[in-house]
Formats: sequence, C-alpha cells, structure tokens
Amino acid sequence: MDAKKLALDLLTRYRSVVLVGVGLPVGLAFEAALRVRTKLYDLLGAAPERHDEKVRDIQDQVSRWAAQPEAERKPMCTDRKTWMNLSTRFEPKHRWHQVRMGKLRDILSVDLEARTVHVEPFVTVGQATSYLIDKGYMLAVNLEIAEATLGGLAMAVGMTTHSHKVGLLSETVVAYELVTAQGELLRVTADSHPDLYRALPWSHGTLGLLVGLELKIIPVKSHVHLRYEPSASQAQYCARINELATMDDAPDFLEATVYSREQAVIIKGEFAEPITPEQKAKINPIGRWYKPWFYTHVRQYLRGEGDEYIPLRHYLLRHNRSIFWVVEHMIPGGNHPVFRALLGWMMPPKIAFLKFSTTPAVRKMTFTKQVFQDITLPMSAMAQAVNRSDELFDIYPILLYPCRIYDRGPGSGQLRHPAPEDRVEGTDHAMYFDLGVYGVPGPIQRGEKFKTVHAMREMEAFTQSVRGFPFLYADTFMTRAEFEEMFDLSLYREVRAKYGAQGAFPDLYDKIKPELEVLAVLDEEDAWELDGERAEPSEQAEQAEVIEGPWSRLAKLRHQHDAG
Ligand SMILES: NC(=O)C1=CN([C@@H]2O[C@H](COP(=O)(O)OP(=O)(O)OC[C@H]3O[C@@H](n4cnc5c(N)ncnc54)[C@H](OP(=O)(O)O)[C@@H]3O)[C@@H](O)[C@H]2O)C=CC1
Ligand SMILES: C=C(/C=C/[C@@H](C)[C@H]1CC[C@H]2C3=CC=C4C[C@@H](O)CC[C@]4(C)[C@H]3CC[C@]12C)C(C)C
Repeated sequence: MDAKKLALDLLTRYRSVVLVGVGLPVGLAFEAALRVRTKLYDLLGAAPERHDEKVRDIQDQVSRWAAQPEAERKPMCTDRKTWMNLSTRFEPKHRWHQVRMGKLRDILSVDLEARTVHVEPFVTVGQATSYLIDKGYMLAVNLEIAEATLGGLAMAVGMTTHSHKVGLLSETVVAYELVTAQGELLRVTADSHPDLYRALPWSHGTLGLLVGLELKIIPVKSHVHLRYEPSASQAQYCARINELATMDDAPDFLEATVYSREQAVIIKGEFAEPITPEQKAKINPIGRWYKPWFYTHVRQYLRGEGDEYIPLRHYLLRHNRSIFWVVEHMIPGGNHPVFRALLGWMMPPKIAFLKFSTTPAVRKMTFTKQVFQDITLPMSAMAQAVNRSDELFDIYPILLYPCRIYDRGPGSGQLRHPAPEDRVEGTDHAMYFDLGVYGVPGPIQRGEKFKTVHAMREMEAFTQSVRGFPFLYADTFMTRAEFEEMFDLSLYREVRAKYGAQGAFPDLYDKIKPELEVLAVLDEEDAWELDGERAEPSEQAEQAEVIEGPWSRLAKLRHQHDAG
C-alpha cells in the first residue's frame, strides 16, 4: 500500500481520533489567528478605504478574464476553498476560473440610525454576531453556525428562528454590491435593479461576484427568555407551531426539536433583560464549554415545561458547539461530562477541518450512510413531512422552524410562488418551515440494508409534490429536468442574459449538481440494486455500460454536458 493510500485509510478509520487530536487544536489555533487579524485590522482602522482597492482588484481580474479569447474563458467562481465552505459538496472549482476574493472579510461600517451594517462578503456569522451584539444589535437573520459567511448566505439562502417574522436573509438585504461579467460594479437594490435583486438569492454566484452587502440589523436585549413547551402529539405540535408563527404578537424566536414522530419540544424566545432576583436565578449560559449540548438539554423538557434566560450570544450560537446533532456521530462521547470537562473548551470541530479531512471514503459515507438535508416546505405539509422523513430515514431529532416566504407572484425569483391556500390570511406572505434532518438513518444504525440515496430521491419527489425547496448547500440528486420543475428559472434566465452572466459564470444546476465522483458511486449503487448484492469493482465497470438506471443516465448527461 503506498503512503497516500495508507494515510487516507488511517484518516477514514480513525476519523474521530484525528478530529479530537488534531482537528480541535488546529481549529482553535485558526480561530485565534483570525481573531488577531480582525483586532489588528480594527486597530489599523482603514477597512473602508482598503475596500475600494480590493473591489478594483476584482474588477481588474474580471476585465482581464473578459479580454481573453472566448474559447479560452472558463466560467468564473470565487476562490473560496471547497473545504472551507458549508456545502456538503466538493465543487469542481479547478474546472472554473477562480477569482481571488479572499481579502473581502471585513465589517465596513454600521449605521445605527438606518439600522444597517455594511460588510464584505466573507465576513462570518461569528464575526458579525460579536461585533453587533457589543453595539446592542444583531443581524435580522442570524444563522446558528458561526462559520457561515454573509455573502454565502445572501447568494444562497439564510433562514433562522426569527424568520417567521422577517423571512429569509434575502428579505433583509438593503443592497448587494456586485461585479458583473463585464467588470462593472453595481449597487443592486430592490428599486435600482428589481430583476437582479430578486434573482440573486438562490443563484449561488452564477449571476455575478458579490463584493459588498448592506444588511438590516435589529436592536436586541442582553438575554433571550426561552420557554419550553412539550408536546406528546404530532397534530398538537404542528398546529401549535403554526399558531405561534402566525399570531400578531408571535414570539421573537421560534423552533421545535422533534424527538420522535409524536414527541417534540417547542422553544419560544423573547428578548429580555432579567432584573428581578427570580429572573436572575434562571440565567443559564448554555454556550459555556462544560454545559450539555443544547438539544440534549432541551430533551429534558419533554417531561414538563420550563423557562430560563439565555445570554443572547449563547442563544444565537446555541447549536454551534454540537453543530445541531452532527458532532455526536463524528465524536461519539463528545457530550459526556468527562469529555466536556477536559476537552469541551476546544469544541466544536471547525466545519472547515471536517471538510479538509474528508477522504473519498468519508465523502461516500456522507450520502450513502448519512443524511444532511434542510428542506423548506409549506406549513400545511408539516405533519406529512415529518411522517415522510420518519418512513424514509427514521432519524431523530428533527429540526423544525417556521419562515415567512413572501408572495410576489410568479417569476419573481427562483422560488415558485406559494399556493393561495398557504398564504397567511390578510398578509403578503405564506408560512413555510425548515425541516432539518441530519444523521445516520435508523435502518443503518440497526445494521439493516438501506439505500440512502434512493430514500433522498423519494424525499425530493415529496418536496416537489408539496411545492417545497431543498437548501442547495446539501447534496441534491435531481436530474436537470426535475430541478427545473422544482425551481422557477424564468427570471433567472432573463437576468443571466441581460447582465451577460451566460457563459461567464456556471449555470445554477451545474454549480450545485453532484460531483462526478458522487455519480460514479451512484452507478455502483444501481449495480447493487440490480443484483441484490454489491458487485465487485471489476464487474461494476462492465455493468455501468449496460445499466440504464437514473445514475448512469445522470452521469452520461453530465459527461455529455461537460464535453460541451
Ligand atoms: N439556516 C441556514 O440558512 C443555512 C444555510 N446554509 C447554507 O450555507 C451556505 C453558507 O455557507 P458558506 O460556506 O458561507 O457559503 P458558500 O461559500 O458555500 O457559498 C454559497 C454559494 O454562494 C456563492 N458565493 C459565496 N460568496 C460569493 C461571492 N462573494 N460572490 C459570488 N458568489 C458567492 C458560492 O459560490 P462559489 O462556490 O463561487 O464561492 C456558493 O455557490 C449557503 O449555501 C447556505 O444556504 C447551510 C445551513 C443552514
Ligand atoms: C444551520 C443549519 C444546518 C447546518 C448543518 C447541519 C450543515 C451545514 C453544512 C453541513 C456539512 C458540510 C460538510 C460536511 C463535510 C462532511 O465530510 C461531513 C459532514 C459535514 C460536516 C456537513 C455536516 C452538516 C452541516 C454542518 C440549519 C439550521 C439550516
């Protein structure tokens, strides 16, 4: 066995040990270096002036790209490393022209009167949270994962437990600063370029390069008063979430953790300033390194309701230490009191390190033995969705939180406009929710044979049938035709043509479709299905020639497309 193969094999087999022994300390050092960098930049205090220089550099790079003969131009993308981003994919960026944009990671200014913050696109949620809370504010849509970037959320999708009040992150964008395929710098607002403004969310960097972002912020209080409400019936928790999300004085934050088909804890949060001794006695800094992981803490409220005051920063990043319940499968025992006491201060492993250390075998595992999906579905389909997820994956806990989707009619963006029956009466929006399914399917945990990708395809079909949309950071297995049925690409295509993005940036489906390596594995899966037994690698190659399963077809289409 050669050295590389041996290293990959060891990395796959002893992943948990490597994550704890190397991943945690490296992540910590990386975090500290970033903090020092941010402090230094703050001290130098010249971020806004440097911003213009950085933007000009990007415009120059794009102009040089545009000056090349057409046949030599590869579609452009950012140079953000695939191992640094939050997608489960490893995009084939080597086949695209990567524009150097990594320096765009500074907070430029905050306007407390207008309640907006001006940032560069690679500012992270963690960075923005610390900066704004110190000033008594937070982003109107503030994701739970510190490593996500604001540009990534704006070009894709951002949703949180405050979204039932404000909608997706894109609703909170005052202006996008975009470098077009011609190297022109545009300040895109809802009034200046309404078509582009509506098409940019869910476009994944396929309409232009984002170099700046103005986002709405909201005033905050020091704590969030959380009230936990257990529910022992599915009908009850579905109805209750809908009621809470749509009422006039809806709580500031709302989510539910579903522990089994019938059992859930609904979590309602209100901004609060604990002042009385009783209130102060209920302060729980849940984010501290020695505290139990949030979803395990919440589970105890299945036995009866309760309330507590959580410091705001701890609330906003409440799922960060355990990456919801994902870390449990990567570092078994990570929530054990002894582990927390000794090593909890180094948690969580950085998602970048999880990705950096992803061997081909681990990548294969992430879609054949695990599920990572976030799906936006209309509220009316909540019970159906939980049941479908239960039948297909049998994974718990499940995450649910409501989100407004504004109805601006057909062709107003990539999201198909909501069905009239999903509209909240007397308003301009429908109520949707996020269904988060992360983990190892029940049958696999029990050692039974299970075809994860086939189950995910069924979930996609269900999503389509109820007019929902999966987040495109996760693996999607739809064919191009299925994708185009699910998303409304009419405005997107117009905008691509109008702003010269066609050919200059990859097409949306090409950007988010499974990697070739994934398709190869899927072909194996089909061979497996055909024979009822996993075929030997040599046989797989032969079978791939004759099998006309969906993966082979997808792979062939992809090859044809890539060949031009
Ligand atoms: N609750 C939520 O809202 C959650 C959101 N997510 C997802 O996480 C992702 C955010 O993570 P993050 O790692 O920060 O994002 P990514 O780096 O993965 O970026 C997401 C997409 O946006 C594009 N993009 C990012 N920055 C720019 C830019 N400056 N100019 C042009 N295109 C850009 C990327 O293209 P390129 O590859 O060219 O960089 C990519 O296609 C989003 O996809 C989001 O939907 C995940 C979990 C939960
Ligand atoms: C914020 C939300 C959900 C977030 C997470 C659960 C996922 C977001 C990105 C996911 C991952 C990316 C890449 C990975 C590499 C693989 O080798 C292992 C898995 C993973 C770490 C994977 C894990 C889940 C995510 C962190 C919700 C609220 C919308």
